[in-house]
Amino acid sequence: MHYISTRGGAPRADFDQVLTEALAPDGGLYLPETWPEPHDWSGFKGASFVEVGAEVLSIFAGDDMSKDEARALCEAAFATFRHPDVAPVEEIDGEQLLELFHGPTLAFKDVAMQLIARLFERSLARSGKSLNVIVATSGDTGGAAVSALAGREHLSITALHPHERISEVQRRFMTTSDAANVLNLAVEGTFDDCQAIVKQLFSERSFVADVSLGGVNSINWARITAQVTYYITAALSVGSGEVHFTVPTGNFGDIFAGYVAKRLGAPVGRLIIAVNENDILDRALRTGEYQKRGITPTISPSMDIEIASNFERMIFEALWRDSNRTAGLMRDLREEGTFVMDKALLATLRETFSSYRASEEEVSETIGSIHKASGELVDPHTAIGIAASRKARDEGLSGPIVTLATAHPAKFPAAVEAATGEKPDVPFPSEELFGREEKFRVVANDPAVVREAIRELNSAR
Ligand SMILES: Cc1ncc(COP(=O)(O)O)c(C=O)c1O
Ligand SMILES: N[C@@H](CCOP(=O)(O)O)C(=O)O
Repeated sequence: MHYISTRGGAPRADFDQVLTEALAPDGGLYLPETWPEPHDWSGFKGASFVEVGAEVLSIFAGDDMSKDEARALCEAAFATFRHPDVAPVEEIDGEQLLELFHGPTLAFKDVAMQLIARLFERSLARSGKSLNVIVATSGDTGGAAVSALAGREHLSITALHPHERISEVQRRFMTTSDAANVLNLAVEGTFDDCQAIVKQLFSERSFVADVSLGGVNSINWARITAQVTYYITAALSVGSGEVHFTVPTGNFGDIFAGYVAKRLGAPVGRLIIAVNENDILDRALRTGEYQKRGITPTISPSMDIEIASNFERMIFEALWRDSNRTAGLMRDLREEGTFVMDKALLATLRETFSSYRASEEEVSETIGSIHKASGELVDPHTAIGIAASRKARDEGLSGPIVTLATAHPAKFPAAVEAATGEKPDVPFPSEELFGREEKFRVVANDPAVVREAIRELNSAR
């Protein structure tokens, strides 16, 4: 299997390169050069998460990895989850929720990050190289990455989070690690600023080579690969025909994994983008104009994002893989803060995607009404998904809809308690998180500061 960049200016790469490089050298995102033939997944009904995960991984790793090796990696990765099914579908108040929060840091990011850590180990053991991983986080990716990579050999991890814009629980998953290979920087800016620093550093090719820079945001194709698995297991467990999925969306990585599952032949129906008041994707899908307006902090901070990196992958696909046009739209976004999609592009996107926005009041009301009806607590991101699924049904969408429950309510205790009067607890002894000292440095929104910090970390190892 070979990979190409959405911007058409990078050499073909294999899975291992894509894993360790993260972003293509031309600034684009990697995608398979050709899509695999659709699979018949019906034989996987009732199969374990590990079996499906191993099948997906071996499709995208290609000849470079045997099925047995893929299975062993998935077994080790998903053994870290507290639920035997890894990502079960549960019905709550009439909604089918795909629970993706049973991993070590209570968010869907653990699914991919636990696997990526093991893929990195395999790759670095074979190459004898080391990797300085950088990650931008609006709260959850960082904790999952620190938990998966802390203390591993030949690796360091620098996590950038937007200062005072994430929940305390989210922050503590990153900052309470005492591993020497972990560095936490609280950037005075938004998640988009953190992500822009990551992309800036990847564009500095001599720095990338000097420190062997790697990335674990969903710009890394391996993240998408791992996330495809739960769409397939959920679709097979819920229905005998197509299943629609509602995805609380920020960086567009998770919903793009749903699109990939569909391309692989899984019975995935419509993909519903659910957003908070930072509704750039909803506006884009309704008007054709992807226009930045600035971030408003919300009670679903992980989705406070305006530059949805993976939308580039979807644009590239919907433009029939025209890399010049894709690169042109991304240039418009960078230079003008906006890009315009023509009618054909928009129509292609709308064939698969719908979108709904939830206001802050709707998010709280949804958390409250679910609790009142079922006694269960859901986190604000999941609530945005539930609100969207309900709107889609009200507008006539028929057939089963699965909503991705992307985080555990205990990650957002203040918002959940305000909506229900009940404070959610973490599903492990709370001292593990609250009894430990935090380590992080507040830094200016400046790539040079982060570059220096990574150089220091690199030379201290
Ligand atoms: C809890 C939660 N829900 C939803 C999202 C949005 O996912 P994506 O960025 O893949 O669109 C995120 C962040 O990625 C998240 O942490
Ligand atoms: N919501 C994410 C933002 C980063 O997204 P990613 O999927 O590209 O890593 C977070 O919680 O950090």
